Amino acid sequence: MARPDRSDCVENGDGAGAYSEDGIPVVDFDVLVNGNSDQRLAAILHLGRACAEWGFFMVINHGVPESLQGATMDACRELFSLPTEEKSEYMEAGPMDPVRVGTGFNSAVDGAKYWRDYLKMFAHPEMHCPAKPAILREIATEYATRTRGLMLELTTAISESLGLDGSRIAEALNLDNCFQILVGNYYPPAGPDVGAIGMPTHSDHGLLTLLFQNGVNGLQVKHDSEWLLAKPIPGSFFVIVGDQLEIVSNGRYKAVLHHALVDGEQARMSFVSLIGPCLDAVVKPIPELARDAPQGAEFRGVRYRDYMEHQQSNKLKENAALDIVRVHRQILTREGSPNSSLINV
Ligand SMILES: O=C(O)CCC(=O)C(=O)O
Ligand SMILES: [Fe+2]
Repeated sequence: MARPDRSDCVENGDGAGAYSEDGIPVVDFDVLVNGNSDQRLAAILHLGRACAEWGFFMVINHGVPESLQGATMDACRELFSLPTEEKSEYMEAGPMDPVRVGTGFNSAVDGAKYWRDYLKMFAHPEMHCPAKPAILREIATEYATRTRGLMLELTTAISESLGLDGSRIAEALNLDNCFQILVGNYYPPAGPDVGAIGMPTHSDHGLLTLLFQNGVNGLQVKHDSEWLLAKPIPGSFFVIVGDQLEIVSNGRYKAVLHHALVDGEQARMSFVSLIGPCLDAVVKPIPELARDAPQGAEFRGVRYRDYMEHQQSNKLKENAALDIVRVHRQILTREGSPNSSLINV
């Protein structure tokens, strides 16, 4: 298990939780699951604040072996180095195809070239994987199982942090049949192309995203209107609040905007494991949360499959997909929104 040195974290004086030296909240998963009731309560409050104020945190002592993280990254690197003809059958794939290999975000609609190669594999309810490299299936399956378990545990704690029963979000979104996708990102060195963007600003379409990288920084998150370079504690995961958590929490937790920069000299890699609701679940604010909010429900209901397809088929633009399902008077005047097929449930 990754056990970071405690000196990597700064303990807040009032015992309210730990932060990295850059001020990013750090959640100790071991305390969340195995702590006594006082420790758990403090960890849940810290987690809730991290989701509300940042939409982003690091998780330490998470139980996913560092060797498995390394093996996953290595298998992914092998895939990217295969000759194009070995990957070509996945390169024609569309956003809802279970295995996709490509360049940019969605090269068909990007209009701009981003410095990124990617591999996307649907991992749950069914594992899909390219045939080569042969080692990939076993490693990706193990990685998907371990990280799914971790994110489902985090979801229980997040549910409690909203004052709900631990199982409330899982029931509302049918997380027994949750959707999961694994994404490997490879960003070649940009050389003199200073300021090149690897992946444009966006929020993630799912519920929670877990991310780690190959030791080359580049992930930036927007916090208090500023872009902050996220520097990980060794062995930790970054956790990113996604659009579905913003919807289900009725906006109490925010889907954080983030993007990836490329390095001038070194290749950067990141590996993402994302869970979302069951693809057929209609996602809407939990009624108890909407009832207690001054303005009522902040979002309309939307089927996750439709939401994801829309977000993945269009140019990545901040959190434009979330704005379509947001109940805001001015949205009705925004070009294109009233007719969107997303506002249908
Ligand atoms: O490479 C990164 O750090 C960001 C990747 C990302 O945001 C994504 O795959 O959704
Ligand atoms: Fe992302």
